[in-house]
Amino acid sequence: MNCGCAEVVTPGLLDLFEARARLIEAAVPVAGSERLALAGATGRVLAEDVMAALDLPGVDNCAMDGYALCLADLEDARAKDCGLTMAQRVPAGAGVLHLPPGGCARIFTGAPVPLGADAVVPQERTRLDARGHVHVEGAVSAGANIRRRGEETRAGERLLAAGTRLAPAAIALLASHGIAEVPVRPRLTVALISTGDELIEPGSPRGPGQVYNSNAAMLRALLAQQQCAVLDLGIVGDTVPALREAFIVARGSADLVICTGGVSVGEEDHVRPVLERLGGIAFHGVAVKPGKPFAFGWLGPDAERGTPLIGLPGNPVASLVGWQWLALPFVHGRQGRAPAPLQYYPVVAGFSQRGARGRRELLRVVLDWTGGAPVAFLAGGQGSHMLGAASQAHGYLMIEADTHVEEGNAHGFCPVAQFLD
Ligand SMILES: Nc1nc2c(c(=O)[nH]1)N[C@H]1C(S)=C(S)[C@@H](COP(=O)(O)OP(=O)(O)OC[C@H]3O[C@@H](n4cnc5c(N)ncnc54)[C@H](O)[C@@H]3O)O[C@H]1N2
Ligand code: MOO
Repeated sequence: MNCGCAEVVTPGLLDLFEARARLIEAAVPVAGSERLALAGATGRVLAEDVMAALDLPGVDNCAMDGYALCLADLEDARAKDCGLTMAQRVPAGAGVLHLPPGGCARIFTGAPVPLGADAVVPQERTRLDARGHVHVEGAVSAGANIRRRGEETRAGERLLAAGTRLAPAAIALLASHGIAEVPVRPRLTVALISTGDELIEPGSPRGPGQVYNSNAAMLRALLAQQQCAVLDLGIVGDTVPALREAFIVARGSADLVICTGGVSVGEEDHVRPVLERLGGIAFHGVAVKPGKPFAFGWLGPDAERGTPLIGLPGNPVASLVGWQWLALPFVHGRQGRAPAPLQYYPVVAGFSQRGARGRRELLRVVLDWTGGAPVAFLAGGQGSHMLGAASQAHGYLMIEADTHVEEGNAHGFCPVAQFLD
């Protein structure tokens, strides 16, 4: 399967990983922070380290429903074959009690272990005699089933580092320390511009030659996933004045401008010339298929003082690849997140296909695990306008430039899941 277009080798394309590194390098975190209640902080990025104010657990507490006892008393009771008297009952939420000598405590998971007890025995390993005394089966070691005060975290330790994205487990960790509010980076405002005279928004009937604007729908969803505020400037016609006006509005109101389409080489493609006039270009053209005409530059006097602009290709899958592989690490950098290395591991191809000339190809594939080890198969048509395969794919099989795919050979597989958080 291929996209049906003749292969054109474009000179001067930037290597994909070099382009990614340059975007990461250029991403200056937005200044400032705000305090948010935990309930509204999911997905946001911590602006400062968060330190533990308390030990966790707060007291020695038990990990099983059972009996807390003193090992010396147990040894004594076994020698006399009389069992331990049940001296107290300790539910979760009780205070820290003292265990009376010679007795044991009925205790429940999470309850504070009484002072004087040095082990907890699960109830399944005990037997009560007619007098209600507790007999223990098997060996018991000191400290068994006791979760020690501070064994997870000590007061003063760092819980989470600045730059951490607050996933649900991180939110739970903060809550477990009694923290109700956190300092987070401000939301990034991203201006979105869809260029193309052929574009119409979904919901209205399609005329001849018209194309529904799927890129804006996709990018709005992707930006929302990243907790960005989206300033959608809508569809802009393929003229220099229209694009110029949209760029001027965008540059004054956003931390980043993303436009799609019009970034290739035809005379209807105005992104590059307008960008050159209103700012500058850091690079244009990346050796990747799909995604080649990716552009990165700025609107304003120079890269330092200007508003960064990312020009994604119009072809929908090229746009998605440009976002996932290049724009996303830039957005993370502006949000103050630490750059995450790209994850890929070798997976065998279950198909053969000619390689792309002069650029890496990112094939949209699904993994078949029925043989025990994963084998990659094409997820569907690989044209850079074909969203079906992209919507089904488990990941990308990364084929080096000018390399044919032979069934049974391994290539780097990049799971799409890594682009979702
Ligand atoms: N002579 C050459 N032609 C092309 C080259 C080249 O090197 N030499 N590169 C090709 C590659 S690769 C790509 S990718 C496309 C990208 O071109 P543009 O970024 O300029 O995009 P457009 O020409 O505006 O549109 C391309 C295609 O995508 C559709 N499109 C555009 N915007 C949207 C949108 N918002 N939602 C859905 N679909 C969209 C548009 O209708 C076109 O079909 O250029 C090749 N050409
Ligand atoms: O083929 Mo173009 O590389 O981006 O879709």
